[in-house]
Amino acid sequence: MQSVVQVEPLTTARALRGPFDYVRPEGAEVGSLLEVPFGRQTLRAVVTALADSSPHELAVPRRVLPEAIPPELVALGLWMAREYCSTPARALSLMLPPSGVRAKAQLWAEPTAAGRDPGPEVRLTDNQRALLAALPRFAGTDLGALRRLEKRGLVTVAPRDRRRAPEHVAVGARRDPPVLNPEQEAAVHAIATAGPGERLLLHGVTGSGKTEVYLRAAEQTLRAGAGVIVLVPEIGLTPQMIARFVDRFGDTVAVLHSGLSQGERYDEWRRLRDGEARICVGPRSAVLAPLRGVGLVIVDEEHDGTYKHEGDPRYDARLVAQRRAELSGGVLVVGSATPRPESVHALRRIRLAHRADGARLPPVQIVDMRATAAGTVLHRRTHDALVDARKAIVLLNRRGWSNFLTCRSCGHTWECPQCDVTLVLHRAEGAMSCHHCGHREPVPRACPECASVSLARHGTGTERLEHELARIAPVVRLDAGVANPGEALQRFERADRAILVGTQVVAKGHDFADVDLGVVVDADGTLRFPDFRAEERTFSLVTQLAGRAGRGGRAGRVLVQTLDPDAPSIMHAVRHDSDGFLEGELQRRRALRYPPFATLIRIVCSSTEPGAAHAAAHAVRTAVDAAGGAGDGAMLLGPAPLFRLRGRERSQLVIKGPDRYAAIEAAGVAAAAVRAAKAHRTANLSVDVDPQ
Ligand SMILES: Nc1ncnc2c1ncn2[C@@H]1O[C@H](COP(=O)(O)OP(=O)(O)OP(=O)(O)O)[C@@H](O)[C@H]1O
Ligand SMILES: [Zn+2]
Repeated sequence: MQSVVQVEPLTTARALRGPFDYVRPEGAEVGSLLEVPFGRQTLRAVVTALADSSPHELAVPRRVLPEAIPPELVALGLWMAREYCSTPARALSLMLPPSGVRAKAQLWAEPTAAGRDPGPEVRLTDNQRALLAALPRFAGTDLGALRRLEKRGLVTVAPRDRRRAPEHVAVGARRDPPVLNPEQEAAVHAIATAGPGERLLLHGVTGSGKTEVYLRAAEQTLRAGAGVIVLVPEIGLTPQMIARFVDRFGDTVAVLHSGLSQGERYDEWRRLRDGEARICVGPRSAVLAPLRGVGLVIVDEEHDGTYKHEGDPRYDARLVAQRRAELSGGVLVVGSATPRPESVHALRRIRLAHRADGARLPPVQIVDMRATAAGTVLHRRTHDALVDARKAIVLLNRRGWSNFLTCRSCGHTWECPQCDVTLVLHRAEGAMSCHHCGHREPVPRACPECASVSLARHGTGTERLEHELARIAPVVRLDAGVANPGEALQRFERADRAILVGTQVVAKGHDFADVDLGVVVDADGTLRFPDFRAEERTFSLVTQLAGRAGRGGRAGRVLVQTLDPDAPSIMHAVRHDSDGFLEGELQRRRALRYPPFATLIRIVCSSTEPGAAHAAAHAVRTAVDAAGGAGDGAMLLGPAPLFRLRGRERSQLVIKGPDRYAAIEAAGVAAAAVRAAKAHRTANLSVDVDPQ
């Protein structure tokens, strides 16, 4: 009899790490959530293992709480803690429903045998008869009347959990899904016959019908008695994907997203944990859904940056998805028209080379901006094409009116007081705003240095572009500044003639039937970021935007405005040549030892105290060196200063290591040593394995 539980107390304190032994209470298993005495406090704690005995004197847990998680999530949490240099408590906390919320009990009224269909001899008013006929249901405002019937033995009234999450109702498409084309058929077959823990990449051109493949694969998995997790980039921007799953599977689907109230979230979590719902659709955190026996994990639009979590642990939901599938013997399927070089390198690839409706991919043309006057936003050709178009999507990856303001007399620029970046002008709001910390101030009338009122605006963002486009056709803008993206998308979908303008969100997986023009403004803008993913991002952005045009039977075309028409990422995107792009990109990465040929770990130190961030980063470097490095062939880059953010100086050290586990181990040990050192107590350290 295993009479001891080992637990991880759920605390954010890094130093406080389990496992700690307690007496095993009745009903406690691996995954149980307990309340345990801990010093003078009471903490919640997750059982991570059972044991026969313990060398310690054991305390008795106070309670077993109802929010147990499946054992496979315990294993996943412990793995995440190691993989991302975090703590078991922080990782396990992510798997629990919101704390402080309980199932919501309400009074449920049911007829007794006597109350079911009472004969005419039973004296009842018409109202009472109507009330009885409507049972069973929650009591609500009729409680008084029901209680009177209860006294007469016709009704029972008792508390019952009431679901707050909305019911998912299947409509329409469930009855007649499309007949799969041979490519889709082959993809579904490949998934169905994949072995436990196998990892597949569904590389299908835009509009090739990947969603239908996911739906069929999910159906097979459910039939085999296993559960399904479907990850999507951002719920607000991918309503179609959710709609298609709900439409096909109804209330078997639970949707987890940030728009739910705490109570709704709790209820969806419970439905998954208790096996009432067998498919979970949601953003990255849905990879931690409490389903048992997951047979299939799908990651749609796997190239999307939102799969990386920015809290602690800084997990990558794509890697966690892979681990999750492995732990339960399920299959991982990631899909994209523009997969990451990492996935192409590591996963078995299935291709969908054609659009599902048989249409061709739209022709893409370069519009060379080198000869146009500086400050021109739209080339004449682009302008004319927009005039001719019925529905167009225009992508510009910069928000606001203009990027920055300068004084024409003295050259003063407006910067954020908290961060070393310029403030962006948002004209409609009459504000200058920092896109890093959210600082806002009114638009200046005059220069604070020289009092000149001659101010120059530089650069163009989506707000100014919207203004220009409004002369051509009705405009819908979509970017992070728009309050309700779902509503904006609907407005565009319903319009007869319109231009959708916005940042990268306009390129995300939308399936509009009648877009006949796509435009990328400043396509090389993303290439100017000093980041090894700049090429990948640029290729993906142009290809994804191009993919929104010419769907649903209407011919479409795409124009790409750029100052750098010879950049390989742009040239390959123009030719729809993802193989060529991926091949070149993997060669480049191999030569420069970037992922997937090495693991990157970014350690960022920050402090409000001058010099402290750099000193801490330097100390991390010294600690790694002193411990013999970060594995064979590893390189340390930095410390290098980063721009000041939210009033904190920052300095970063990058570890580039071919031996992943040696690099992670070295980073974890060095960061722990520096965190513990008194000399660096004002510095904050964040360790980011596989930075986005
Ligand atoms: N076998 C089929 N026959 C006809 N139409 C289909 C078939 N499969 C899918 N479709 C339709 O093709 C369209 C594109 O499918 P879907 O949105 O799944 O593309 P996708 O591969 O996800 O593209 P993207 O990468 O651009 O998001 C949808 O409207 C879908 O209903
Ligand atoms: Zn700022």
